[in-house]
Amino acid sequence: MTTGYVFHPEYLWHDTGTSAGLLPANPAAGIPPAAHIENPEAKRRVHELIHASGLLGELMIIEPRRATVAELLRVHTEAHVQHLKAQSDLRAGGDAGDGFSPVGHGSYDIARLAAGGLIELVTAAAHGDITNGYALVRPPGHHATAEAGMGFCLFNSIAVAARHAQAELGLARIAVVDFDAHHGNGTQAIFYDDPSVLTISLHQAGCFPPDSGWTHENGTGDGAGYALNVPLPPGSGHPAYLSAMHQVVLPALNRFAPDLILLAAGFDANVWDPLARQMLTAASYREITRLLVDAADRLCHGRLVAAHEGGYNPWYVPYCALAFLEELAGTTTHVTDPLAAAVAGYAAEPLTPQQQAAVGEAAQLISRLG
Ligand SMILES: O=C(CCC1CCCC1)NO
Ligand SMILES: [Zn+2]
Repeated sequence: MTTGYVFHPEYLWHDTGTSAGLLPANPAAGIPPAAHIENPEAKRRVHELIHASGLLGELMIIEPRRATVAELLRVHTEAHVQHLKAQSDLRAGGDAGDGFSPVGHGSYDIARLAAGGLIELVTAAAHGDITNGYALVRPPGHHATAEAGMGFCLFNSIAVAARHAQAELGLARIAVVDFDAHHGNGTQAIFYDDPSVLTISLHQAGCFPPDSGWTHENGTGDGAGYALNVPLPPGSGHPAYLSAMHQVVLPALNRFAPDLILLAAGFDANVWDPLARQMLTAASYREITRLLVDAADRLCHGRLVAAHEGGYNPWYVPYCALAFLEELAGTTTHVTDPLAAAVAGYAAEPLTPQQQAAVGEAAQLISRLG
């Protein structure tokens, strides 16, 4: 079993500028400049820990390349591609569309490298060079729709890789599982009427985008039944997410029988993330990943390919990502979560009626999967 790994220093050069964390700085409005919350630090530290733990030596390095415009256009409109290039060509950069999504000078080519890196990882899996893989990429992608970037996302790398897998690699049925704390609205919208791609998102209810990710969003037309959402209340931790895995994600994957599982691996549902209020720990990510690896082994020759999405706490995300990657690679390192004791009591909350309702509503929709 071989796990592929994609990383490139350019991912750390995507410049999100100074913007008081989320919003563009505007001193006159009392918004002072500060490092944007989607900055290189957390992901740099993930890479460093993968290296310092010795895990890097057990992975197969897959070199990224820039996605071609033709590959991007399988998902995105020409207007969006051109908009991002124009913003990226500006000396001071610009925004991808929603005012939250900085485009640094040169970010167009870096976003192409993120999408192309995932394409190369999926290709390696399809060719059997690797069993599964993880692309530690920036910028993130799961909020980007065909027409626009949003939520820090420029191109939807997972959607571009899914379409590549279908067009070039003979992988017809693609499942996308998204455990980022925020709704994978872009990925869902791109495939909303398409039964060849099942999208499943577990996220904090009403967090971002505030108006999407509800259970009733279940696909349309030929795609009816092929979008599943589990909007979990704030404070949801290990019990709720594992219930969603066992009651929704695994049964849906079994029924859909994908040729490839793509994972939008955001780590911002961690107990100490600034942009959400969920309570997963490194141990939670390990257990969730174990279940996904087993499902991929059972259903699609182990083909599970992940793209890093959100995750903003620079001192905890690395341990969550390392636990995930150890499980993906089927190994352990000498590094254990140094904060495990500090959160040991956090996951004690048993399942609440609200959490059970969210899981139950989604579970009822699985029968609509063809
Ligand atoms: O991590 C993210 C980004 C969420 C933020 C985008 C604007 C406010 C919340 N999405 O997965
Ligand atoms: Zn997120």
